[in-house]
Amino acid sequence: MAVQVAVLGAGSWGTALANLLAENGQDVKIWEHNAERVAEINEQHTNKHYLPELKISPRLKATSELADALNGAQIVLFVVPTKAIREVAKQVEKVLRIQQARPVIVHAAKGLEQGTHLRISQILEEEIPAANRNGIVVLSGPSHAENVAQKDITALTVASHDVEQAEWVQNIFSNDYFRLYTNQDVIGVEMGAALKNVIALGVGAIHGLGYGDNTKAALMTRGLAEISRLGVAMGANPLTFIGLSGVGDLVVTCTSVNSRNWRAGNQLGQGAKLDDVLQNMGMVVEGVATAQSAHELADSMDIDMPITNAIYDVLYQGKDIKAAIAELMQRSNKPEFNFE
Ligand SMILES: NC(=O)C1=CN([C@@H]2O[C@H](COP(=O)(O)OP(=O)(O)OC[C@H]3O[C@@H](n4cnc5c(N)ncnc54)[C@H](OP(=O)(O)O)[C@@H]3O)[C@@H](O)[C@H]2O)C=CC1
Ligand SMILES: O=C(CO)COP(=O)(O)O
Repeated sequence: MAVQVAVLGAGSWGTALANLLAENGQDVKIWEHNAERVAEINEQHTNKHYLPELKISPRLKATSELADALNGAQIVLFVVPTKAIREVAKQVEKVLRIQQARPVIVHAAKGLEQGTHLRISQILEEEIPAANRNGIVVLSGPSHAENVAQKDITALTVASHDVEQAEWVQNIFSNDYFRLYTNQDVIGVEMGAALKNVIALGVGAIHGLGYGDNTKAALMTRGLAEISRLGVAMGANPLTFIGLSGVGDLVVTCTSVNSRNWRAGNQLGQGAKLDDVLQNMGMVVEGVATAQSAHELADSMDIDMPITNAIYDVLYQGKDIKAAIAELMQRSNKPEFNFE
C-alpha cells in the first residue's frame, strides 16, 4: 500500500526525493512556501530554478499550505537548509498538535545550527515533542540531486537509533537505482554530512588556485581525519566515517561540479568575493555556516581541526587563502595516527 509522505522544501534535493518517492508509488505532497513554484510543479511538472532537466511525475502534488501537506502524512521529510530547520519545525509542531498526528520524522539536511552547534536531529527533537513524532530518521550519503534526478545509481545511509524504523524508511525509498544501507550511529552520520561540506569548500578553493591531484587527495584525507576526530569526541562510531555518509559523501562533494560547496570554494580560489559567490549561487552553500559552527565546537571541545580552522579564517577573518595554506604546511611534524 502507498505510504503518505509530506516533503518540506521544493529545492534541489526536496524535489529530487519527492519525485523519486512519487515514482516509487508513494502518495507524496511537497510543501513549498513560494506559491509560483507550487503552481509550476502542479501545472508544468517542472522546477526550472532548482532542477531544470527534471520532468516531474504528475503523481507528485505541491502545496503552499503546510496543514494540507501534513494531513494524514505517515512520514514528514525535512529538506530545507539547516538555517530554516528550526523555524519550519516550529510550524510543523503547531500543525501536528492540532491534527493530533504522530508521523515518522525524516530529514535529509546537512549542517550544524549556528549558535547552538546542534545537529539537525537534535533541533527536531527540541521543537517536535515525542507525542507528535514517531522517531527521527536521517537520510544521508553521496547523492547529488542532479544525479538522482537522472536516475544515476546511488547508495545512501538511512540512520536511526531504532533499526526497525530505519528499515521501514529504507524500503520506502529503495528502487533499482537508489539503494540504502541502515546505520544506528546517528551522531556519526550527521557529523560526517555536516563537516564534509567545509572540506569541499577547501578542495574547491585549491582547485581554483591551480593545485593538482596530490593536494586534493591530501586535503580530503586529512580532512576526513579531523572530521572523525570531532565526530568520535562527540560519541560517533569511527567506522561510520569510512562509510557512505563519511568518506562516500566527502568524495562526491569534493570531486563534483554538481557540489555547490565545491563550486563556491572554486570561485573563492579564483579570487571571487564570498558575498558575490553566495548571492550568485541561488542555492544553499551549507559549508559556509557549518565552518563557523565546527570551528566554535572544536574550540570549545579542544579538538584539533587545522583545516576547518583555516577555512573558517578565510571565510570569516578575511585571511588570504595562500597564507592559510602556507600556515598549514608550516605546522610541526606529526605522526599520521596516534594509536593508543
Ligand atoms: N542538493 C543536493 O544535491 C543535496 C542537498 N542536501 C541537503 O539538503 C538540504 C536542502 O538542500 P537543497 O534542496 O539542495 O537546497 P536548495 O537551496 O536547492 O533549496 C532550498 C529549499 O528550501 C526552501 N527554504 C529555504 N528557507 C526556507 C524557509 N525558511 N521556510 C521554508 N522553506 C525554505 C527554499 O525555498 P525558496 O526557493 O523559496 O527559497 C527551497 O525550496 C541542505 O541541507 C543540503 O545540504 C543533501 C543531499 C543532496
Ligand atoms: O550533499 C551533497 C551531495 O551528497 C550535496 O552537496 P552540495 O551541497 O555541496 O551541493
